[in-house]
Amino acid sequence: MMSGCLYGSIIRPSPVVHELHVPFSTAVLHQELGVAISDSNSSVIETTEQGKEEERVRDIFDGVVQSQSQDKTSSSSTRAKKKKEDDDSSDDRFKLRNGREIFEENAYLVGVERKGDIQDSFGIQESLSELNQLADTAGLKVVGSTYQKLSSPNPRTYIGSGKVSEIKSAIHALGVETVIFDDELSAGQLRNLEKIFGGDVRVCDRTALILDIFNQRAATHEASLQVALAQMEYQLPRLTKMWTHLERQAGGKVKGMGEKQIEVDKRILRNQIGATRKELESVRQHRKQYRNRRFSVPVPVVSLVGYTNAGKSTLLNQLTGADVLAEDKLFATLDPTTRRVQMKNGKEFLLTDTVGFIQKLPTTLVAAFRATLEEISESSLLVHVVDISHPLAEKHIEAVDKVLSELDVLLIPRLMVWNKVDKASDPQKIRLEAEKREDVVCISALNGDGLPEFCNAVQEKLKDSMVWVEALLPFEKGDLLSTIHQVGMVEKTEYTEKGTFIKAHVPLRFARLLTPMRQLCVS
Ligand SMILES: Nc1nc2c(ncn2[C@@H]2O[C@H](COP(=O)(O)OP(=O)(O)OP(=O)(O)O)[C@@H](O)[C@H]2O)c(=O)[nH]1
Ligand SMILES: [Mg+2]
Repeated sequence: MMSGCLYGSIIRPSPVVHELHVPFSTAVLHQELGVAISDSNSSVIETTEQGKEEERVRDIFDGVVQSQSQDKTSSSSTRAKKKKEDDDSSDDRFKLRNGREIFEENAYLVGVERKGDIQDSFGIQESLSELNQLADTAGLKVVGSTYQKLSSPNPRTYIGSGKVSEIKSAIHALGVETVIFDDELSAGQLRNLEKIFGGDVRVCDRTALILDIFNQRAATHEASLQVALAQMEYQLPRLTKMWTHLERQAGGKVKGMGEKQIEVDKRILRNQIGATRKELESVRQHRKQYRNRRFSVPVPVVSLVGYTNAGKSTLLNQLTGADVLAEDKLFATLDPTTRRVQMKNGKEFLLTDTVGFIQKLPTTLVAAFRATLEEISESSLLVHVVDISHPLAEKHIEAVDKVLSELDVLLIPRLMVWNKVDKASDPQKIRLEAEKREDVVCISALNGDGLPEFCNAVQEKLKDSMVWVEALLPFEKGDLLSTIHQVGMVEKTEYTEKGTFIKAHVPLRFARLLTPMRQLCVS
């Protein structure tokens, strides 16, 4: 049972240990630092010298463990007491999230509007409402929120001191357990705010929250490794808290020691990052082989991209009868799924559904998921799915374009799909607007409206990415002829004495297969 899912992302970086529930020990502390995931991973430190060093680190850790465990014991007993009180009043603070039971903590949201922010970026209310959705997805209960307009953030506490006091009062009044900031905070800011808010209150930021959701959602080994990597990288510059704590415990006697230890921790964490990268690489190689096998079939690949919750998985499920989880929560999908779409006219294409995007997407996550997202760069067509019923649809489009440009895929042909037309306040107006634009199709993935038109539009756009071939296929190559009909756009067939003469648009990979027959045709 997990209590306080956010704890996982701020202190325990590895999804591998996320669910472990063992007594607080050195091992756990190591895990909390992201230092060693399991015994098998302790091989990160190999030489005797390094081994000794690890022992030394362990001793120091043990010291901290004792002092921390006292803290933990008192804090967990407070929590337990609190939980009991809550249990007495209501049992419903344990929520099921993705098959895991999560204690629903009371969260308070804080946003900052920077004076001089570009007009067309998300407004503060909009961004906070999205943060609310993220908190809900992570299993938290939002009990309040506030924001402040600032020309520049306070380097110590991000927000001004008046705002800090206001939040402190709200924490007491509303029983807040976690304060979430809408922007990324520095290690110092996180530490200072936690100190000021005191007690059990945890402080985290949007990035930690998103990482935590990814952590909860990761279903495959590759996704788990990617999230672990992103969490460790997020953690690296923030590895300060526990050593200052140690200095405090020792009454300042070990002054300066914290800094040295932070360096040791950072090195061990860097080793762990290196080991995870290696493991990820081997998992990827395996997937790549599988993908190459798939590419030996010349069916064009179409990738669904879009803002999280736009309806990408629902569309894949509708078109292919797949069973990808689609729900009204953010980041339902992390791993790519590819299915074959068979159209009524016998044509086919492969459709890939993948992770959704969001504004302020943590850069560590984009980097960690780059390999998964590479699937996108190998597709013949990108279908940008937009939830057109969403009041911020325009801004979602901009955020998606921004990530696509980071992924360097702007040159791949694109088709825009306005989804959830059924949910829009004026569907007719939306349809008229779409007609005026090029490359926009209106659909409702949920009830299937517009899907035949969508498939036709995909076919038309795929034609743009295909090459024109004229070839003479000998009669014994009848299988090639039927594949051309399946994956290409045939303009003309003519039966001659030597074989079938064909003029068609075909995917590039397939055109290469036809090369000898094209020469035959020329001769
Ligand atoms: N009304 C309506 N709801 C839809 C439509 N398409 C999807 N939804 C709902 O929107 C929610 C999100 O759908 P998903 O398919 O999970 O969205 P996604 O883009 O895959 O989301 P992520 O995996 O989080 O990126 C679900 O509750 C769907 O039932 C639609 O056409 N109309
Ligand atoms: Mg999805």
